[in-house]
Amino acid sequence: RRSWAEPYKIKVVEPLRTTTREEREAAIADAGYNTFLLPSKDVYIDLLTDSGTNAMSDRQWAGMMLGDEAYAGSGNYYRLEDTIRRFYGYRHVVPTHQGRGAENLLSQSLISPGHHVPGNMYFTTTRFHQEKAGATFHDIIVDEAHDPTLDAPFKGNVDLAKLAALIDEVGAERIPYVCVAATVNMAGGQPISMANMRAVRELTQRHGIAIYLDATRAVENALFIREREEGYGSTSLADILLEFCSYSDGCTMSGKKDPLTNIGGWLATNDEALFEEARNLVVVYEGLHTYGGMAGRDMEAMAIGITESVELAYMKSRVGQVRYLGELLDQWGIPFVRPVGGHGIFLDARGFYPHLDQEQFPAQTLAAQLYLEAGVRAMERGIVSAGRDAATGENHHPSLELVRLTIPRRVYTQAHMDVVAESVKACYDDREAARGLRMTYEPKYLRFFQARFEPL
Ligand SMILES: CC1=C(O)/C(=C\N=C(/Cc2ccccc2)C(=O)O)C(COP(=O)(O)O)=CN1
Repeated sequence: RRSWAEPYKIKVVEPLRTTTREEREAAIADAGYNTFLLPSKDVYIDLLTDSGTNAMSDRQWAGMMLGDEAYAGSGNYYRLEDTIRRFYGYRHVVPTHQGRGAENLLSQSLISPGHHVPGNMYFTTTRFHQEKAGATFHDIIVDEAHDPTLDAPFKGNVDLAKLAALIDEVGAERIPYVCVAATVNMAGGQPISMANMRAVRELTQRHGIAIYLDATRAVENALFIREREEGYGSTSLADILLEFCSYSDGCTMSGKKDPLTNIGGWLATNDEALFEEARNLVVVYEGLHTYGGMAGRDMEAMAIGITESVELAYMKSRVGQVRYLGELLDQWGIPFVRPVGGHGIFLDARGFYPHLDQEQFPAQTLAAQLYLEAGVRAMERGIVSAGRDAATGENHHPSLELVRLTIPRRVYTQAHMDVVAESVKACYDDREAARGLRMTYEPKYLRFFQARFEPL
């Protein structure tokens, strides 16, 4: 009996449309070889992202009917606030429309020009807001995270020596907070251990430096702690999450991942001064402090989704499905980031296309090839996503040139995973034929969303 069979059955389905190769050739050309620019009607299996693409439960849909759309003081807000307090442990909550809304409030409230913000690998929107507020981002993740072939249990860990060196170099007073991500998206959905989080807390507290968690996939992270960390083998995900968050001063959160909603987010904190500042700023950018850019119905659905996200049988099925896809690809020796992460398989585009320079955009090329092959949409997570150095304007050259097959929660079946695996295999068999791309349009901000390319 497969140990991770889903603890739910399907009640509502949304028809999928398949396309012909000719249709896909026209669609990807119209999209400038950028999967972000494809209309979803031309996509068969959509693995672009796990953000906002998750299936809600019947309880969450029922919650949508309980939307209290009062402008101020919505009952859904108070239920959401209470649920966040209960499961994440923070005292104060500022609702936002999604994660980057919280990142904007946190960065604007705590960062001043000349500051330095260390973090375990960058995330695109997180680093953008830190730099926009005048900070310099420093990657303090363990070196192992930059090696896609290394199978280590907690590749999301912070390298304490790198953090200590930065504190010595710039001084604690110029580090407003350390940004710790759980899991680490750009490293391949890799977890950080409880012991490492505790150690980061001890080091930073010695210098009076705060920690703000990017808790976007912290419940998935909790499953890895339960499975891989001594002493947590029979601890509930809810208890692991609560302890993990207790080693931070607050968190930014995208409700579009772990909490199983299509929109939503929050900034949470135990710091009274930050709470006052962010609660005042939220009305400028997101909406009143009791809705923050969400409808009442969305806040209700997110509160319910939080309670569903910590169920062990659900989380085992969610991560189990990702591992299933990894096992299929493994049988053909296809290169992807080891070990399999929490929310997707990250194909190693350098391993796929060793004959392409990074400036020929191997990951962008592979994402386009996979779409052409079978209408499967993936996301470039390589040099295009890494963008340009804020100071020099030069392209960042990330060690990881990846294509992310991101598995939405409770959406696709095992048969869809089989189709995805076979499509990746077909691309792998044709890998020598790949020619690379040239960028023909480069946006100013977060270029990967809207950049356009042409085949070389
Ligand atoms: C760890 C982490 C995230 O993964 C995250 C969003 N992820 C996304 C959505 C996305 C964002 C930017 C470029 C491409 C795709 C993902 O596809 O992976 C955000 C921002 O949250 P937001 O999208 O709700 O604003 C904060 N932290």
